[in-house]
Amino acid sequence: MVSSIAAENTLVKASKPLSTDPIPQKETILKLGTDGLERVLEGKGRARMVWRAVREGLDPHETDPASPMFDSRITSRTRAILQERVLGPQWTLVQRTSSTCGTLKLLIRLHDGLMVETVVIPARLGPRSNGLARGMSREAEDSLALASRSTVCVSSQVGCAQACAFCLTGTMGFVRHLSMDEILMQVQLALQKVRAEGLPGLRNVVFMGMGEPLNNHRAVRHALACMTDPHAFALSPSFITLSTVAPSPGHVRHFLDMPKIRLAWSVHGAADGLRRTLVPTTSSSMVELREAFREVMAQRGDTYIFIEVTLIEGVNDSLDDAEALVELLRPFGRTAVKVNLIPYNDTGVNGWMPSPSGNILAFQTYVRAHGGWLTFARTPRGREDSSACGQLATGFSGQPQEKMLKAQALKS
Ligand SMILES: C[S@@+](CC[C@H](N)C(=O)[O-])C[C@H]1O[C@@H](n2cnc3c(N)ncnc32)[C@H](O)[C@@H]1O
Ligand code: SF4
Repeated sequence: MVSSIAAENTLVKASKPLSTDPIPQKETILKLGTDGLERVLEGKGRARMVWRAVREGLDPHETDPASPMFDSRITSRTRAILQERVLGPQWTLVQRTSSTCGTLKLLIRLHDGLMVETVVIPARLGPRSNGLARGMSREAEDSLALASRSTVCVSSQVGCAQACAFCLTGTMGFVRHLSMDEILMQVQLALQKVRAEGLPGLRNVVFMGMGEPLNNHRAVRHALACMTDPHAFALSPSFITLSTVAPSPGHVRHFLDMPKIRLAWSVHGAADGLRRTLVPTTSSSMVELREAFREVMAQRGDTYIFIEVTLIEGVNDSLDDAEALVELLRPFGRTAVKVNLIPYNDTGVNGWMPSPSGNILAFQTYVRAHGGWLTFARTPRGREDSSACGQLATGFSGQPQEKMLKAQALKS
């Protein structure tokens, strides 16, 4: 008996090299995260070294010591394992455009040829450029600008199913979800750009690029976990904002499975009829959506929510619209709301125009006086290179903004 067990053991040992274990699939650093990379590199120290390079805007895959992206602290052994077992970037930066106000728009080709856009918004250093942001004193605003850092506006989908009437991404329809690493790749590229171009350090992430993040909540949740992992991107959840149009109360409840990032609700029209004109895919009432947010905030312990309203002249910028907004938001309470009024960026649809500053000021004054909330009129940035909110769209041919350019040509 003993000898037969010994014989079996010998057989097991002898058969080991012939193991039929599947060869582990190569993944990118971003997909592996901290634990996965640690396993693949067989060492916590190696994995931490690689992630530090990512955080500092260096490229761990760069092998040319003369390249500014090369990290000399990564050992040759780690570099060799990376080359052998870790998939390199599966995307290409095909275009970088900038506007005079400093925003950078990055057009990125994904592995299947589809394109996505990401915007890097450096802190605005210096005095404010217009008189609209009157929510705080000049001193407070200027010191905030000096203390603040760059922001990356990330996309979560190619196209979007929500079809908001004023948004260029909405006119593309839904093309596909971005994977977790495709979302993270945008943060990684932003870190690299910030380093290469000497911009203020990256601190803020806003999900305000292409797509509706809550329609892609799984990938977004995994990406958030990696962004906030102290050994990966190490970003603070309190500087990450997820903006959603809130497709349904069920979608809003996905916030319960996410880190404690900041919530932003794109409201646009408080009255159900107006909301359906602007966001035609809305099927729940605004009260139902508001109650879903209140429930989520109570459970997560959120102290405030950002409310976004894109103001279009003659469409949703009257004092009646401001009054409906105040009534909708009142149950949140005196301190739990911060309202951002965003002048519509022309996307060439419906002949709509941005609200004139007088209308915005009147709307802002009304909401402040009757709701008592901090209400900011946001200065659009990146309009000239079409990187402002709602101006992001990529054609299947890879020609950015082709629809907007066509529509604008028709208008003029
Ligand atoms: C492009 S969306 C992406 C995030 C999410 N889908 C949402 O709607 O909140 C980000 C913000 O841009 C705003 N936006 C869209 N189109 C716009 C436009 N043409 N002008 C100004 N803001 C716009 C949206 O209302 C939203 O607040
Ligand atoms: S505003 Fe947001 S939800 Fe609406 S179409 Fe654009 S990306 Fe989608």
